[in-house]
Amino acid sequence: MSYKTILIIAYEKNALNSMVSQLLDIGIRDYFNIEARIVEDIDHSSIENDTMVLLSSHIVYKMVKPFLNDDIPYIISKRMINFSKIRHILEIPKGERVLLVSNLKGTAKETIDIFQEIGVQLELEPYYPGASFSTDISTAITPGEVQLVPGSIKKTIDIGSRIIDISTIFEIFNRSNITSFSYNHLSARYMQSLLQITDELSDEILKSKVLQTSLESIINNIDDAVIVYSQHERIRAVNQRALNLLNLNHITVINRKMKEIVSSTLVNFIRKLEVDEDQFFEVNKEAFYVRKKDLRVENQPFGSLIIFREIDEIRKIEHEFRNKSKEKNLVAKYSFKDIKTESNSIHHIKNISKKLAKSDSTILLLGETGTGKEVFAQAIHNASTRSNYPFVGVNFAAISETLLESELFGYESGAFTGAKKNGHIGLFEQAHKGTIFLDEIGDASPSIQNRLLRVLQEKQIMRLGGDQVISLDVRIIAATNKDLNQLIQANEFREDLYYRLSVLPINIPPLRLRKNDILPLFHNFAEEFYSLLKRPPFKLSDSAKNALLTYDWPGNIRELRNVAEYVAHICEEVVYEKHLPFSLSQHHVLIDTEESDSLEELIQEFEQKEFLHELVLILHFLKTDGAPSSGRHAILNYLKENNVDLTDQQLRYRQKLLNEKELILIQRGRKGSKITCLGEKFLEKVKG
Ligand SMILES: Nc1ncnc2c1ncn2[C@@H]1O[C@H](COP(=O)(O)OP(=O)(O)OP(=O)(O)O)[C@@H](O)[C@H]1O
Repeated sequence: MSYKTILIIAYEKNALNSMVSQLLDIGIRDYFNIEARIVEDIDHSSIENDTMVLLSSHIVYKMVKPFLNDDIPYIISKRMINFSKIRHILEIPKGERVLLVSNLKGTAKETIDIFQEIGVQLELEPYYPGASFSTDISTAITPGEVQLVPGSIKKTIDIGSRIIDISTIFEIFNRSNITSFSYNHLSARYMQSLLQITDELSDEILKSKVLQTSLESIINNIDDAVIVYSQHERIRAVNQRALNLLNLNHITVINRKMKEIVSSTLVNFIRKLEVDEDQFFEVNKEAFYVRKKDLRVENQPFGSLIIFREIDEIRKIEHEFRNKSKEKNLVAKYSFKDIKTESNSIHHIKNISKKLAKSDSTILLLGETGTGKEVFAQAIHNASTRSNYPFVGVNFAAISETLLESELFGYESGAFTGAKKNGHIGLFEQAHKGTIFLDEIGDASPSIQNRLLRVLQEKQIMRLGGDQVISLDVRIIAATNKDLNQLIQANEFREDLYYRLSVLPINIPPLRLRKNDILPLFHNFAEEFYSLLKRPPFKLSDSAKNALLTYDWPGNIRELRNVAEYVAHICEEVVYEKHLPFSLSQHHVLIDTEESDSLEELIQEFEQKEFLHELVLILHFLKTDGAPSSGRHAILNYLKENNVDLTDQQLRYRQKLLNEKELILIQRGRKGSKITCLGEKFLEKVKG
């Protein structure tokens, strides 16, 4: 069952606000609407059907039970003490009598129980409004209820409202059958906060059952094998997967030094591993991508988190990706005759390209998005002596860094358990005797740039995990809409690689600089759609022609084609300016019937590209805080706040993707982008 709304109920406002902000913090609004009420405001009418109720405690449950119909699902939140203030409690001399102040008798007692469980050695006396207390007590501890502390108390330690336990968060998502939520990400957040505590607590308390179990339950919820160690490589936590993988016994591992319990090869490998860079490592003949993350506590280095991710998992994604790319990318469908133009500049470029097609040198195509770089690349391939061999396209901004290297260069048979008998052929090998099209080359990471440079210099590749050199017979065409010179200045692109690539540079001008092409291309595309839709041709009014000619065309020919398709759908005989969808917001009314299926397909496609979470965040922002429109800077900031770190160009690519799928509209200049109706529907669909 999936629920649209979560109604949070607490006894009073402080606790309610703290629960709400905690849930908002972990991004729950991407999945549910959030409503919040205090007990006093609850009656039968306040709980709607598709709502799940989250109660702050058992006591609150008892209070609102009469208003909960049998069919309303509810979860009683487990809540932990907020450990970040525990240091102040540890400073109180052992055995001192202290008042524990809370709003209800039950919550005061619950909190005392938790303190006792974690081994706090104080004599705690519950206090709540109306209760009596020993007048010789001078210190009070309260979970966020300072106003209730009796006046005679000299020192009050406010440990803040209690926090929702991670198991409750898991329960919310499990009950709603939501699988897209990133538990790893959530667990990492909880883990960071717990580690902070472990640093503050004495060893004795660190060993306490509650804390250790919490830390372990968190890392056991991560799908990959995880080891957490502090400085001097002392192991602080290991999840079950890591224990199995490294053949270790839990009891003998905690607090031991890494080098005492894992192989020296692994220790050396981990020491050399750069933070956030995936590297292959084999354990018991199984291959893993290993990643290191730095952990900091109060801005001081604490230690590291090591994550082992099974290659098989990655390979699954890769496999699907490869199948798709086979369907799409191995043949070049465009020839020079498909490049329609009335403009001198493109005629000129076509003539040069035809000549260059005959040579085998590397070509670099430059131009804005949608200007036809890929169309040219395919036409060049088809006009070359390689036309009977594969044309393999690879988009550097569309494949995750993790997949890209093995995707390009392949890996060796037997390199990993379960690897195919003949290994995996990389795209360079697939393009043998043909052409490889390296699209969005400006997005290549430094390590991929290094490898590409070597390939270009030596005309040879080596598969990952292999030692055999494979000679290449492949023509390389690269393309980018970035200013590579600028990237070189900023040290983001290797100058030597640039010179290798730009042996024969071709600059394709944007549509707004070749206005002669606008109307002929528009008619061409329109004709394509007449026959597709089996509809009679339409006429363009003068106002429409003028509007087409004066529009800026930020999406260039791709956008022009979209406009022709749109008009072919909506206009009967004459197209007037008002029919042109330069604001695409009306566009989607028409395609409702197939819409749901195609949205589902989109979700899958994005999931496969490992982009779904990022794209949903972008759309969510454009719909809420970023409405009515936002520039890249604001979007990047928002993503950063949500722990998604993208470069400007990576964001551009994602925006382009969303724009192509018509989920957002990218406006020229400083207007930024805005979400379309279809984008809003997509968001709703993702949230189920
Ligand atoms: N001269 C042309 N004649 C006909 N159609 C064209 C022409 N140029 C581009 N197109 C159309 O425009 C679309 C976009 O072109 P293409 O994918 O080659 O652009 P691109 O410059 O590679 O874009 P990006 O940088 O976004 O990858 C193509 O699908 C094709 O339909």
